[in-house]
Amino acid sequence: MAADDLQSVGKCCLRCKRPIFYGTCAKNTSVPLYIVNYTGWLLKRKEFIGNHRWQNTNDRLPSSRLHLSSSFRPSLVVWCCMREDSSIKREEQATKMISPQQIRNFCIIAHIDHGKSTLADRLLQLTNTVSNRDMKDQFLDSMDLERERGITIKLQTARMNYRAPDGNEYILNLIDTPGHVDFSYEVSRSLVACEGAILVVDASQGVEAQTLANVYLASESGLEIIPVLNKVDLPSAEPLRVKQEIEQMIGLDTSNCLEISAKTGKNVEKVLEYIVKYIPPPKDRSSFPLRALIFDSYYDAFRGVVVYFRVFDGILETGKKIRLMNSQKDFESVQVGVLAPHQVPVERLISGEVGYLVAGIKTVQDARVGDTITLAHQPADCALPGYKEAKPMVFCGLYPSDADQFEDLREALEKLKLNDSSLSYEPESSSAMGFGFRCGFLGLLHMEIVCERLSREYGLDLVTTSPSVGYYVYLHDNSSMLIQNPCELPEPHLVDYLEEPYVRLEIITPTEYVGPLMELTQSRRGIFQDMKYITATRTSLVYELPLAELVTNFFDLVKSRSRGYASMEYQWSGYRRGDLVKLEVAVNGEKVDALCSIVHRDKAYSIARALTERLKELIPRQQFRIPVQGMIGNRVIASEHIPALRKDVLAKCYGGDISRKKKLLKKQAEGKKRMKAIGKVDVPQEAFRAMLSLKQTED
Ligand SMILES: Nc1nc2c(ncn2[C@@H]2O[C@H](COP(=O)(O)OP(=O)(O)OP(=O)(O)O)[C@@H](O)[C@H]2O)c(=O)[nH]1
Repeated sequence: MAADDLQSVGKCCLRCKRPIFYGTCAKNTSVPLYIVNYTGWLLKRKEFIGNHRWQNTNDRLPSSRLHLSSSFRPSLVVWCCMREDSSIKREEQATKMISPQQIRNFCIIAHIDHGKSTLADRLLQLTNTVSNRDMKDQFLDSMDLERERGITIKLQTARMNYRAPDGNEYILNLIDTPGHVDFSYEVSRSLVACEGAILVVDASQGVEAQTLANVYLASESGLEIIPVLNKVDLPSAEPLRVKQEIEQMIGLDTSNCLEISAKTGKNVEKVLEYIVKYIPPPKDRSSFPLRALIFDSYYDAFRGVVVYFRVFDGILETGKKIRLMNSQKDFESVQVGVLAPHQVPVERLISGEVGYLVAGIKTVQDARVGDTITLAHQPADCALPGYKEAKPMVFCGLYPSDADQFEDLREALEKLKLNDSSLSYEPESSSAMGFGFRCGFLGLLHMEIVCERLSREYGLDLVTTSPSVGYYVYLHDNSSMLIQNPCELPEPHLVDYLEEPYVRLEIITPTEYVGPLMELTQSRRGIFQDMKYITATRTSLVYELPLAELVTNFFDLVKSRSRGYASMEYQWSGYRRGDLVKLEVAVNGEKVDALCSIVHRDKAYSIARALTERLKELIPRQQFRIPVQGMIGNRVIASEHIPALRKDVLAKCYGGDISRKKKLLKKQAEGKKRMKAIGKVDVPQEAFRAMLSLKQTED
């Protein structure tokens, strides 16, 4: 019997909340119950007591996987999601009243690839939050891209129930954070929702740049930090050396530091004990007016915006009128729940708890991350401090390769933006590429991920212009403007000077690679700030570096010059004046706006030369000779020519008079001249990528 044959009785299974499809049951009478999966396979037989609970019966069917034939008519068939009893129990527990003393809110922070997500997996398994059957690697990384690349992009939340050795039950709210520097704003958002942080350090690598950056963030937020050495199963693990590094570089006591292997599970249960023991519970402020901080949100096509929040004061209940304090908009809380790690509705969440809210909010802009939720009829006096808004740092133009896809691209960007508020975009047009959008990203990885999602999830074929940064332009008339597209730079005679964004860059490297890395950083216009020998073998280098130099493949070069051992971290440090010029490229006398860039004057010549040489290879030959020129203003600083395709007009002249041949050649030359004057050269899309790849090979 296929599931489609089942008739709905209009009721839901009391435990798994899925509809019951066939059969009736009188109150308090016991009838056998057959649970089938979606295709009609019998999975389990249970006892159903009318109106309420289910009970397991010992009388099992001979085979647990018996295919139901059409003659088989059980007295009651339920369409059931077949979740294990333990998970149903957890949901029941989720709805029980708890006290803040039982709650621990913590996040896992670490340098990229030190094992945060793997540790989160083990914790979920140990607390039976996810059954072994449902478990998969990087369970919390739900996006396909995250799983394929093995990186965390978005922060993820999970609530776990844990019975400590002291016999008490605790609720542990875990937030898994991304490690890549582009997403560090996600880390700072998670920290505000927690009282403690597990600092994971790879025992085979030691303290890296992002480890330090995250520790600074966590201690700024006043979090209790528990250091944990991971990957001790690796033969290359050096726990003693790494502990020393933690003490010297971070200043944390490592006498009780746990040595774990998130992969094999060694000592992971001790991590749970440490969380309960060392991370303080949230303060009990349930009697105060409600204040809950939104730390994440996403758009769901059916339910509107789903908001993730942490209650700081008061109680948030289902069915109450709520107010978002910054946007000053009121909504009704339709559903409040916990993330276990799937969403489970509950009646109420008290101060200290982390959960989600559905309130019929239509746009993410109405429920911005960092806003405070309060009650409409009893609002709090002031909002919680919130967050600094994530500023896009890198910009690029996105153009559909097929002009008809422009509207599709707009729609796709709109949808992506609903779940990724750090993405910005506005329409722009280019004479070479038609209509498109100028988009702002947090960094190169963010840009790569957005482009990949656009092509994968929305089937768009895109042309991306080379990434650029925002510049402040000061004009002679004392006005100033911020430009995100190099083409917007006014004529050179109007411009007084330009300012470009700088970052404070910290590289941590084994000492033997200091030389090549300093050379690289200086070739990228880095300004030396500091150098420290952290331990006998490791050194920290601090530079101020123009962001524009960082976005062109700098990270890969750091990795290749240090054989993968160096790590880096950067923070926005402000704008500085620079000797910058607008480099334009003209093909057949026409400037191609999409190839325009702002570069440092000293590098303009070499970039222009390399670019024109590359374009010469990429632009197909035409019937006429095409000049390709690199220009600053009207001055040509590099030039190449693409030779014409030649038709042998003399082929038909067997012997013959020289004047006849000359006449034919002259006629051909005139034709080409005319063609050149009116002919249009199509610049292939690869040429636009040339600028990026060019800067990559330049070093
Ligand atoms: N041998 C060994 N490998 C581990 C251990 N923990 C994690 N790994 C491996 O290290 C790699 C990175 O682990 P992840 O858990 O994805 O690291 P992450 O810190 O979450 O990475 P991001 O989310 O990208 O920052 C994976 O290949 C894991 O299998 C461990 O204890 N031992």
